[in-house]
This record gives sequence, structure tokens and C-alpha cells, in this order.
Amino acid sequence: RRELSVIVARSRDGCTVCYPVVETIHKDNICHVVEAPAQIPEKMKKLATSVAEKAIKSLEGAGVFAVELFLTNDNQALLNEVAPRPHNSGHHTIEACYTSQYEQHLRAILGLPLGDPAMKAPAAIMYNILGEDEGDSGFVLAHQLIKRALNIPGASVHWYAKPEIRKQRKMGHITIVGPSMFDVKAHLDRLLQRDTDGPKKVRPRAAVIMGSDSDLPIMKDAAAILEKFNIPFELTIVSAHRTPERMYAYALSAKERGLEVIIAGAGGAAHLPGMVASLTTLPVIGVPIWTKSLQGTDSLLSIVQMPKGIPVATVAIGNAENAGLLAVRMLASRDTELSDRVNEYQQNLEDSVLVKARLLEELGWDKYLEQCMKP
Ligand SMILES: Nc1cncn1[C@@H]1O[C@H](COP(=O)(O)O)[C@@H](O)[C@H]1O
Repeated sequence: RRELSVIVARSRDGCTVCYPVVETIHKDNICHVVEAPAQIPEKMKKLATSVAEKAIKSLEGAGVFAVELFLTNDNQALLNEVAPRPHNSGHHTIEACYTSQYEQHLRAILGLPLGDPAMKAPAAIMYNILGEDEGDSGFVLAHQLIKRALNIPGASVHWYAKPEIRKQRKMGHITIVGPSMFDVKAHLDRLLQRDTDGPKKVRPRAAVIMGSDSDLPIMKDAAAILEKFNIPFELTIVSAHRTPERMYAYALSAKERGLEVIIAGAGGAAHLPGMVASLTTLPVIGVPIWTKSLQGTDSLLSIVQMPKGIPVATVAIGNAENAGLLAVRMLASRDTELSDRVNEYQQNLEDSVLVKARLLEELGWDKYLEQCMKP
């Protein structure tokens, strides 16, 4: 079903470290793109890593090894080939990992401690620059590609300066790193001019979903906060009971569509936030909607009383504004510019209370009520 690769480093004393599993995508039997990390379930990553590590432990020698594997339809990881050297499927490690495969190779053969193979960027794509033509026209095409890469955020060009170019010959590679696989794939599309049709759509980072349009008067407060902080978001109706299949499809695709947080509001038997949380690993914030019959306590208890293992961050009944702010804080934890704006917001909040306190102290309660609290 897929081709995977694991770079394994083995030190002179036999210790091994494994890089995160990548997917290699081939065209005409040549590696075209490497996606790091592979977009496969955690279970499959563990299996591929253990097969790769066992293979290398069964061999002698120190250094970096690339282990290529097949992931079959029945979820087996089959060993394909071992390359005892730094490898094309590890080129992304130069920009994307704490220790590149080249540094790791030197550490391994020189008897130095092995370095951390973990990724320092959440996602990376390596694109092989293959000769598209012979001679000068091949060089012109390659240089056009490189020129575009220089304008793409997170892209690094490696040109091997081979004196001759032939069709399909590896001439260099471009690695793109970014905050998510969605982002780096979008940048690759731009590099390859695959997104020329129509105006560019901004990827929503957050979602506001609700069980019914009758929830909108409350849920609009979350939308207003996201707008205030310039967070691109999508807003729609998804009902756990009336549109269960839509809820499944929505939650299952949320992460790969690039969403980072979901705010879900529902009333009564409010199962939407919990069910969505069980179908995705994204953080879900639940908004209990006020109800006529039980004043929203039914919604609150349905959302907040989640079983262990599936968390939903639940805000107060009807407080979609706090749900919006919590989502912004989550996004700000890895976005310093947004974090500065959250600080500023909180400072303004404090300032406005201090202004009121001063005025209340100056005027006294009766005049304050008369002048500032008139309906
Ligand atoms: N729990 C649930 C499942 N599908 C809709 N709801 C909730 O039912 C309430 C009443 O919906 P409506 O006004 O459409 O009858 C809304 O708060 C909505 O979130």
C-alpha cells in the first residue's frame, strides 16, 4: 500500500537510534517525494521501526543505515532493502531533525555519542530535483524550479553541481519544513505550480461547529473572538444525532485538513463535543448551550462528564467567548506573534477593570450606579 523508510544509526558499541518513519513516494521507480513523518497510524510506525531496528541489529558495522519497507494492505511491514549509508530517504534530516543523517554517521563511526534523531519541525517534505531534459534546457528547467523554491517559506535547496544533466538523473533536492503536513504539501504544490487555478484559499486553523442553527446566537461569540485575533476558521452545523455520518466524516478528516483545534457547541443531550473528541486527536473545546427545560445543566453535564481517555475542555454554560479565547491560547502556544497579541488582550482587560475601579472609588457607589450603570 505504501513504501516506508527508517534511518537507523548504529554506534560502534552496538547501540541503535531510529529516525521517525517516513513515506517514500516513487514515480517511474525513482524516489520522487519523501514525507516526514509518514502519515500513518502510530501502531504502523512502531511496527515499521521495530522491523527496521531488528534488521540492523542482525547486521555488523557502525554508521547510518536506511531500511526500506513495504506496508501491505493487511498492515504488515515487510523488509525491502537495507542501504548501509546515508540515504535519499534521510535527506530531510538536514533541516528537519536535531541531528542530520550525515552528522549521525560521523558520530557513529567515530565512536561519539549518537545524536537525537527527533524532528525539530512538525513536518517536512523532500522533493528530488530530477533532470527534466538533456543539456542546457534541462539546466534551465532545474534553475527555474530552484528560483521558485527560494521564494517558498521553509524551503532549502541542495544542488549537487553535477556537470551533466540527463532525464530522470538526481541533480539535487529541495526540503520544505513547516508547522504541519498540510502546510508543507501546500508549499510543494506552489513549488510545482500545481495550484494555479483560482484564488488561494486560506487554511482554517480552527473550527466552530454546533448541533443546530439555534445554537448560533451563542456560538457566534467564539467566532467573534477568532476574528478579533485574525485566526482563519470554518463554522458549520454538525449534529451528532441528526447527521451522524457527517459528524464522522468531519471529525476524521479534521486533522488532515490542517485544523488545529475544534470548538463544538450543543444543547440538551449534547454529544457532539465528546463524539468529535473520540474521532480525532485534535483538542476539542465544548460549549454547553443554554436550554429552556434545564437551563443548560443538561448540556453541561453531557459535555463535561467525559470518560477517562477522551478529554473535552468544557467552558461555562453559554460561554462561547471563553471557548474562542481558549482556542486562541492553544494556537498561541506555538505561535509567538499570536502569543504577544494574547498578552496584549489580557493587559487591556486588566486596564479596563482598573479604570472602572478608580472611577468607582472616586464617584462612590451611588453616583457610579447612576452615571455608569444606567440601562
Ligand atoms: N444535541 C443535539 C443533537 N443535535 C442537535 N442537538 C441540540 O439540540 C438543541 C436544539 O436544537 P433545535 O433548535 O434544532 O431543535 C441544540 O442546542 C442542538 O445543539
